Amino acid sequence: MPILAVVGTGYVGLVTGVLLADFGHTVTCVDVDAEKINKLCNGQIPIYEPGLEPIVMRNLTCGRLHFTTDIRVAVEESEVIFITVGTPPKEDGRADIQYVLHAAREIAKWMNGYKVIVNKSTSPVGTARAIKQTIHQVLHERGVNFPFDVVSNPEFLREGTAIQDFMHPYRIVIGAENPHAIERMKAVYGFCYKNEVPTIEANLETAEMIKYASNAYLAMKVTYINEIANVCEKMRADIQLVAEAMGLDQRIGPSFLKAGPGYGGSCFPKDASALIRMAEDCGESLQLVEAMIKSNQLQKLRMVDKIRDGLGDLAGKNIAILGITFKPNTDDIRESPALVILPRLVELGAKLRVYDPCGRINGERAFRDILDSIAWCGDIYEAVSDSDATVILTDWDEFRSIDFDRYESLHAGKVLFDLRNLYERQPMTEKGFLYFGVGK
Ligand SMILES: NC(=O)C1=CN([C@@H]2O[C@H](COP(=O)(O)OP(=O)(O)OC[C@H]3O[C@@H](n4cnc5c(N)ncnc54)[C@H](O)[C@@H]3O)[C@@H](O)[C@H]2O)C=CC1
Ligand SMILES: O=C(O)[C@H]1O[C@H](OP(=O)(O)OP(=O)(O)OC[C@H]2O[C@@H](n3ccc(=O)[nH]c3=O)[C@H](O)[C@@H]2O)[C@H](O)[C@@H](O)[C@@H]1O
Repeated sequence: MPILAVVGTGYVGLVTGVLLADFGHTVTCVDVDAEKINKLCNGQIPIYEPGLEPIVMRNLTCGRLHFTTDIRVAVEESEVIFITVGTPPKEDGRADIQYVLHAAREIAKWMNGYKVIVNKSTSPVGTARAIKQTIHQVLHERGVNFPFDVVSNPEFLREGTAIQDFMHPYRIVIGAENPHAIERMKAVYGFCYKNEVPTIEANLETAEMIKYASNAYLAMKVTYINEIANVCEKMRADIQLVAEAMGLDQRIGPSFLKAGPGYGGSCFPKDASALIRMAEDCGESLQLVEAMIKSNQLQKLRMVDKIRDGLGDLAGKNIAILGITFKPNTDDIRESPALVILPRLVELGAKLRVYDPCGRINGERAFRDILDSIAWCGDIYEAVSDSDATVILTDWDEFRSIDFDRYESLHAGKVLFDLRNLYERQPMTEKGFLYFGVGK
């Protein structure tokens, strides 16, 4: 059984390292962030991911999982080394692979024998070859000639459901040049999934492209249903029934057809832009993806129009905002629709009473320019007290069962902008609410 190292203990690195350990592997997770590693050594989890903490604790305790800033020991002791560092967008939309190449250099510095270097970071086509070249160069500088293979093994987990996604992936993608590397990867994953998960073996470039093509397609599905929702709204059609009926067609499938305020998160937006640049770099254009990005931006602004049209002049109005994270079960607000919608509401004169079960710390940082217009609240009912209207922005479970008797007793305005379609119009209207959903 190969010993594993994971370089970059962020979201993907931590989940990968912890769950591979839980499957029975011996894993060392490395990060340059000493504070993060210190916390992890003491069982403190730096990300919000439901269910992860007990798994970290039990694997730390049984000694299969280690956290360190010392990449040298991790590399020397491991045969398979995952790279899971960030690939943030550059100003021009391209993915910045400097952290990936830096990690590759660090690995090469301490290589002491055959290694499989597995890139799990979402990286443009060509990155695996750049990693290979970087490692060759460092080994050459060191005057050594250890054999190694580079593998591209993109990750498809989602924040908030990362454990389930990692435990039960739809597929595993292994891009490699050498059958021996594929065998080593199968030894890693076969041990976990007993070969029950479809595995795609491909060349390096294909594996890298699969990740971008998948993310952009999912983002496109969301954008498509949002556009159809906007038309439904004007025509007394109901997007939820439209989506349900579409989804029953197995060629379409039911997932990623929930209309809402636009997709967000740390990956869909950056990966779509990177894909466009990648296409440009080889003389192609991705017009669907370009239109999708534009449409998604408009969708967020459309939500502001919806609120203004429904509530009239926003100057001096108190608006309760339920949810600022880009999706439930995460504290992540990167590229969240809230980042566009809240500042615009404030610009139009509104005062906001904001509640999010996990997003406040990140929110305080992201909304520092409008903090004077935000009152942070500890629960739904504090947020809606004395408000003129309520906006549901994130589909956290607790927003599905608001106690409307209590709501009324708090002098909360009976105008509901349900931007995740958690409620039905008719019962809300019967309760005396002016109800606005998305696409119905
Ligand atoms: N967040 C997600 O849900 C998913 C992310 N991805 C992709 O995975 C990659 C990583 O994403 P996240 O985990 O969200 O990033 P992140 O930003 O949470 O974590 C990256 C970590 O790498 C560390 N790091 C940077 N350079 C290093 C080095 N030379 N040595 C050791 N550690 C180093 C940083 O300190 C940080 O802790 C990205 O390419 C992302 O697109 C893929 C699937 C899901
Ligand atoms: O590369 C990545 O990082 C990951 O990106 C997404 O995962 P994630 O960003 O965690 O979240 P999703 O659940 O995909 O949601 C993305 C956005 O789309 C929105 N969405 C999703 C589904 C839907 O039906 N409607 C909808 O508006 C969500 O609210 C959210 O803002 C992909 O789903 C993962 O497979 C991929 O690994």
